Amino acid sequence: MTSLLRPILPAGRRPMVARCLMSTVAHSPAALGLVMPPWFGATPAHSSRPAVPAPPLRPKTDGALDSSMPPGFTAHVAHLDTFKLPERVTGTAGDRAMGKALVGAWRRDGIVQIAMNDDHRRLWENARAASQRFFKRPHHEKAKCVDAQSYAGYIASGEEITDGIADYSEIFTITKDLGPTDYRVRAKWPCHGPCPWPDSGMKEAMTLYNEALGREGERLLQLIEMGLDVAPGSLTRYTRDGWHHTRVLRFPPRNGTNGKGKAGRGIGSHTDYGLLVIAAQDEVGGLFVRRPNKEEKFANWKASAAGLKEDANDWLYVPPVEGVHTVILGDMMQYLTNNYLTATPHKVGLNTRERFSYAYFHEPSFQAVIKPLEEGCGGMRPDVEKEDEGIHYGKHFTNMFVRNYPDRITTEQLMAEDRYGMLDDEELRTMGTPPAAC
Ligand SMILES: O=C(O)CCC(=O)C(=O)O
Ligand SMILES: [Fe+2]
Repeated sequence: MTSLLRPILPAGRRPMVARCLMSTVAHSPAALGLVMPPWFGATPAHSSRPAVPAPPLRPKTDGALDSSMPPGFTAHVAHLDTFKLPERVTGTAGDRAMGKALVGAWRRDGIVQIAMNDDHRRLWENARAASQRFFKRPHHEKAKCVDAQSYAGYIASGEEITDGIADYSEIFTITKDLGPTDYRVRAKWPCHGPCPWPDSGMKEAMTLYNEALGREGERLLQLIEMGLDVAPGSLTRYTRDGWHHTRVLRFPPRNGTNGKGKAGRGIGSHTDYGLLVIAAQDEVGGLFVRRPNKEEKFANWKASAAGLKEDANDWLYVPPVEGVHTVILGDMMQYLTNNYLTATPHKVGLNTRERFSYAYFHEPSFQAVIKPLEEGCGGMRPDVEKEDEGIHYGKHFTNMFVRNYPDRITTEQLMAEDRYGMLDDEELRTMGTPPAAC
């Protein structure tokens, strides 16, 4: 850590770390797999929700870390924990310590960084190049990449609506790529259909990267189970045939309106729907998150959390860091853990240059009916009423996409053919077994 950056570190962290480091060798940053760049000030947190003061507010300046912040925003600048995940999670003391540290970091910051391995770096570079090639195509070619049954494919700038306002991001969405003979496609299950790839190069690059991220997602869930002190499988039971999907994004340069709740923004404040969002961003910058805060209550599966604190000045800016994924949490993680881990509100500002990012969503099965984890697991105390009927993930996903793309052909056909009601069919809710006791 350089002295230049010392003043913007949260004051509450250092004593806590000193305790951690003294307690056992297994808790040292190296044993936890924490990767510390030279400028890096963050450290593992093991306590329950720590009272960590936010770093000072900083407007965009020409300084070091925050120089990439989009103009027109004032925010805290994040200094995040970076974890190096084990190749396999087997339940060692190191795995357990890392699980606890991850959970602590999410409860403090709402976001963590994971060091990419060599494969991830190569796959991300390929995916990024494929995405740049795709977005450079003429509009009429991109616009052909839509499908009437799935939400996969192209979303033009201005087509996505968050909290009633158009986002300026341009997106290619990848959902489970199911051919016309798949029984779910033949039966016209909502959201099930092919991915309308523009070419085989894009298909290959994205599929390989997503498969690697899928393996990372599973390892993260296993570590979180340990961090929460719940039985193995309490989370991963839901991801069998998970409805993992991806948003490949391009943000145009800002157009002068600076995008805070007005036409011209990147993506408005929202939470994502499932368990984990594993993302990569290029060097331009634009992502802001909100740290967990007991004063801010939301439950996106009940009432839309979109637009939450959109114009507040106390967001945490996440500067691009080379060679890492960021991981934030989704609605289902919040529901499962009774708010112990909350979904991370986030938004994207437009910058002075175009920006590319890649958000992989590690999700439950479409058919999964999620039930909150047992009370008392890992010392959790639910502060929401238990909803005995659980949440049907497929219905939650469909609701989100219908809300975000009201005019898309997929939404029009779903409604015209009256297929929304299928989401209540028993066949589409076949994973509704209760979670294991702790
Ligand atoms: O571009 C990013 O960093 C985040 C994108 C995002 O929030 C989303 O696709 O839901
Ligand atoms: Fe998001």
